[in-house]
Amino acid sequence: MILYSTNHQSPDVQLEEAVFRGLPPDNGLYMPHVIPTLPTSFFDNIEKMSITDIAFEVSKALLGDEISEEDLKMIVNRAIDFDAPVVEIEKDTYVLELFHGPSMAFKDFGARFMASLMSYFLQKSQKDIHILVATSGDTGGAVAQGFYKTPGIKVTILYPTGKVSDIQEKQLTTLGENVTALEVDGTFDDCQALVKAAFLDSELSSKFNLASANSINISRLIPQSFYYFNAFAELKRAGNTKPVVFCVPSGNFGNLSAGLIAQRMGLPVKMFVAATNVNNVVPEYLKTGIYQPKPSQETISNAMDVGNPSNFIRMRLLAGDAHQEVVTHITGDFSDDTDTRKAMKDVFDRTGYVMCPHTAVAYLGLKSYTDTLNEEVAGVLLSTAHYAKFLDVVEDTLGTSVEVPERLSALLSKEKVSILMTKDFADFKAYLLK
Ligand SMILES: N[C@@H](CCOP(=O)(O)O)C(=O)O
Repeated sequence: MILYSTNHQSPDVQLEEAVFRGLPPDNGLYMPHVIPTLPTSFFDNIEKMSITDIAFEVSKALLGDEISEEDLKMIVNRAIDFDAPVVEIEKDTYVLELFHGPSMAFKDFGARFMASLMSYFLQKSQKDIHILVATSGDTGGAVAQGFYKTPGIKVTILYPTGKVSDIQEKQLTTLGENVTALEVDGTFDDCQALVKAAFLDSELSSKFNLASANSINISRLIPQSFYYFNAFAELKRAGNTKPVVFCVPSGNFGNLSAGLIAQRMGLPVKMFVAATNVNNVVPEYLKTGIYQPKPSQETISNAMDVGNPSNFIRMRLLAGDAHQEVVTHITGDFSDDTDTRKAMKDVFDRTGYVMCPHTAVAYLGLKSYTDTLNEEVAGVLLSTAHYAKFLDVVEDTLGTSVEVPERLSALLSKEKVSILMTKDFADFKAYLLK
């Protein structure tokens, strides 16, 4: 796999270098030169494959021969050891549940694959790595779990103070060992800007082997494509022959970019719906052709409170670059908190299905698109996190108490340990150097 920088001012690299660098020196993003199309036989037999088999075939096609088949199998098997079931909640409306991994969010796919891949490369190089990651809620917990106690890897998580849910915060701040949480007095965008500035700082990069675990890192995106194929396989097993629409609740747009990679590899997708909360710079771009990042606003779907999504450029390139081409692959929708709560309550009252606020944003996005169609489709909305991670909002909205998995409730009694940090890069840099 040879990767180029989207800013075209840095040399091409192989996967290993892209994984450890995270960002190219010209501050672009790494993109594969070639995204191969999978053979027809793969799609003809997909319903017979488990998610781990699918993950292996997809990553083998994407990564080429940089890693042997035997090693790749080991990397995939170690990372993708949980399922992503599809649940029909209404006729032709399916929820792709991506929260059955250790941190109960879709980020487990990316974080675990990346951890497995990095450990494999590190065995050969014997170097120590310091991972910096910014989170608006879910990435941090998955990365903390994925890299916990991994030899040679230290993890620093930056999160915006007061802007993640209680359970999310406990996931970041209670593990200890090689995982440190920095509570930043600012927004997620501030956290992300600090991390990016650290990668571009020559003093820091000469002292440490810094790496990113955000979706700017290409190794986070590759595994996020697996579950689109798996959802297609599940629909095929259920006898679906209708065109498939995916609605993706979006913040940094890594998840949607991964879906576009799957489409480029041959997955038949009629349309992607990019659903956001009021942090709607991408739906606005899809409507007007103008991309205008804005400071993020706080919402009940906090993991999507992103005002300047990192993967915008990747999403655009993968969808054809020119605006008129992009909108043939992606349509946008956004919802405010009031409508999000109404959807959570309405779906619960009619079907008994409990959705987290992000899933409800996706539900609304899916309906806003499918209601305009004159044909029947199978609508798949991605449920990116377990509802219990947003317990207060969910119980308050539904007016009833809900079941909390042991794995999450056990966190609440644990003691939070974090370090307060300003959003000033000089303070962050001084902390890292110390
Ligand atoms: N929504 C994310 C924000 C970071 O996104 P990433 O996909 O780039 O890691 C979160 O939950 O932290």
